[in-house]
Order: sequence, then C-alpha cells, then structure tokens
Amino acid sequence: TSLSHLDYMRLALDEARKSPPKPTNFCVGAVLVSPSSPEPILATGYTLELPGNTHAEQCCLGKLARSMNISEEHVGSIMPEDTVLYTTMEPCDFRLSGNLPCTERVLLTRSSLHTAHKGIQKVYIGVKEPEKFVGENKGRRKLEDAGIQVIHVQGLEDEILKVATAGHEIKQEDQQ
Ligand SMILES: Nc1nc(=O)c(N)c(NC[C@H](O)[C@H](O)[C@H](O)COP(=O)(O)O)[nH]1
Ligand SMILES: [Zn+2]
Repeated sequence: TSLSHLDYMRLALDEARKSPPKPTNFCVGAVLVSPSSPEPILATGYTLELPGNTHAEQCCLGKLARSMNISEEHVGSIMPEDTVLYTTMEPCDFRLSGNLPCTERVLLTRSSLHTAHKGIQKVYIGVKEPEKFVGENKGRRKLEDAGIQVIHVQGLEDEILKVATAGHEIKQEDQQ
C-alpha cells in the first residue's frame, strides 16, 4: 500500500519533533522519497540532526550521500528518477548563519559540474517559512524556474508551526 502525501508529511513532522528547540531557527523535519522504489524512504532528516548548524533537508541529503559513500553535492547522481522531498517547512532561501540555503542544495541535485541528473523532481511543503528571521522566502520561485514543482500539502499547518517554534520565547500576549 503506497503512502499518501499526508502520510509522508506526518513522517516528516515526526522527524521535526526530534529537533532540539532553539530560538534562532525552526524545528523542521524532512523525508526524501522515491515512491515507486521497493523501499520508498531514501532518507529522513531533522534540524540539527547532523553535526553543525544543519537543516532538516540538508540532513536528508547528507545522510543519503553518506549511505552511498559520495559527497553531498553529487548526491543527485544516485537519486532514483522519481525522487521527491517532503519537508514540513519550505526550503530556506537565505540563512542568517550564511550557510548554503537548502533551496540551493535542492537545485544542486538537478545538475552538478559535468552532467545533469534528474535529482529532486518535486518538493512537498507543510508550511511556508514564517517571516521571523529573514523576511519573505523567495526560494519557491527559484525551484519552479528550475522545473521543480512545489506543492503545499494541507492539513498539518498548526502542528507543524507549533513544533517549528518550540524554541521561541512565548511573548506576553501569547500567554492568554
Ligand atoms: N526549511 C528549513 N529547515 C530547517 O531545518 C530550518 N532550521 C529552517 N530555518 C529557516 C530559518 O530562516 C533559518 O534557520 C534562520 O535564518 C537561521 O539560519 P541558520 O539556521 O542558523 O543557518 N528552515
Ligand atoms: Zn535550509
């Protein structure tokens, strides 16, 4: 039985819950999926899972690369043709830390220095990024311009945002 988009987004949310809350980022979860593969789940990831200031999507790519003994920037070359990414929050387009944004990392799966690969075909998002750290996230347009569909999977927004902002101080007016 194949899992629905909502099932995969729930899996991503389960990953997000594992992320240690911080006031300077969001707790996000992601799952790399090849729907038609015998083992559809290629990798899971959550914010800060891998050492360093890592993002959920970054951890998915890094873990998949490591499992195949290749570097992250070449991971697109080993992805099945139907690879898609589920992430509870849309891939970042700018990071206050200055680290490479996940939108760029997703784009890199589509082509590397010498050859183009299929890489990630679609990105399913649970919520858009709240404009708390970096203003409006313009990454969606970049992904679409590169032929990657960005699809909002509805239904888990409240839960996703509650998990994402677990490390953010509760303002007085929020305490009613
Ligand atoms: N899609 C997504 N996945 C994540 O795992 C994560 N933490 C964010 N968060 C976006 C937010 O804009 C950045 O976390 C801040 O801009 C701070 O940047 P750093 O995380 O310190 O590089 N967004
Ligand atoms: Zn990111």
